[in-house]
Amino acid sequence: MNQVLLKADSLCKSFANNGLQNHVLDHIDLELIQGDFTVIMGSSGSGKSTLLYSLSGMDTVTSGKVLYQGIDITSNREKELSMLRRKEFGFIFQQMHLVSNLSLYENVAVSGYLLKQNSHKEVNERASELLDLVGLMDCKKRLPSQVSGGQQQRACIARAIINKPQLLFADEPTGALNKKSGIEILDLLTEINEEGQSILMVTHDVKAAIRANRILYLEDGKVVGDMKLPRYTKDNAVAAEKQVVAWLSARGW
Ligand SMILES: Nc1ncnc2c1ncn2[C@@H]1O[C@H](COP(=O)(O)OP(=O)(O)OP(=O)(O)O)[C@@H](O)[C@H]1O
Repeated sequence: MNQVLLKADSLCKSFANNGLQNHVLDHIDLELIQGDFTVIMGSSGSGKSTLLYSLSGMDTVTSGKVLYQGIDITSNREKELSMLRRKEFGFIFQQMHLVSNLSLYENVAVSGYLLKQNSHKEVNERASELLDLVGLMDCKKRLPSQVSGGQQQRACIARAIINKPQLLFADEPTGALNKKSGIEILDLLTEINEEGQSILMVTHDVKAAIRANRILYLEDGKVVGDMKLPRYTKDNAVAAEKQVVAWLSARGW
């Protein structure tokens, strides 16, 4: 049975702008299913990143609720939210925010040490396992400035999943990468999703969107489209891309 991991209930988010309210998210109702790779698309300014940050507790909401595994997290205090983000959620951004004077290995392991329930031995083993998974074992001792953007982003993915998050939030994770590195990152995300990692990703890129099995389309802060896709394979990629482009065009994309 499909298990709901995260639910938005009449979610609204406004920003004050020169004394006026900019209503960015407008009564969004949404359920994210465990194991899904869900993508959020929509035109620039439609509220995609705001939705991602509101759902993940990185940003406060104006009204409505976000329920994580049935528990209202919008009423959590900052300390509880911070623990939830550290333990249950992982994050990847377009800008990678690795600590510049720590090696790739240390960048990955530090997130593990922050969760007090992890022993150092467990963290060290998992960091090595993950660096192997993302293909960085050979350069694990290098600083972020000594590797490519794609390698930095792979380290970010390892860092984001070191605490085995239930849900991985990704905001344009391939946006700053060249084509080859972007494909490597998408392959990696596809692989970890196949292994059960739930993912919610914002993207403008159709080639990234077809890695998902569900696409939500946002317009003026409302979800106006919700499309299911077959699980990605190299063989169905071209057909999926055509299907998604047609679906997006019908929504004025
Ligand atoms: N911190 C903020 N303060 C004020 N307004 C904001 C803030 N964050 C976002 N906004 C406004 O909210 C609207 C939606 O922004 P958001 O970044 O969520 O859109 P988006 O769909 O992700 O856009 P893009 O595709 O260009 O990244 C925009 O009008 C933006 O200016």
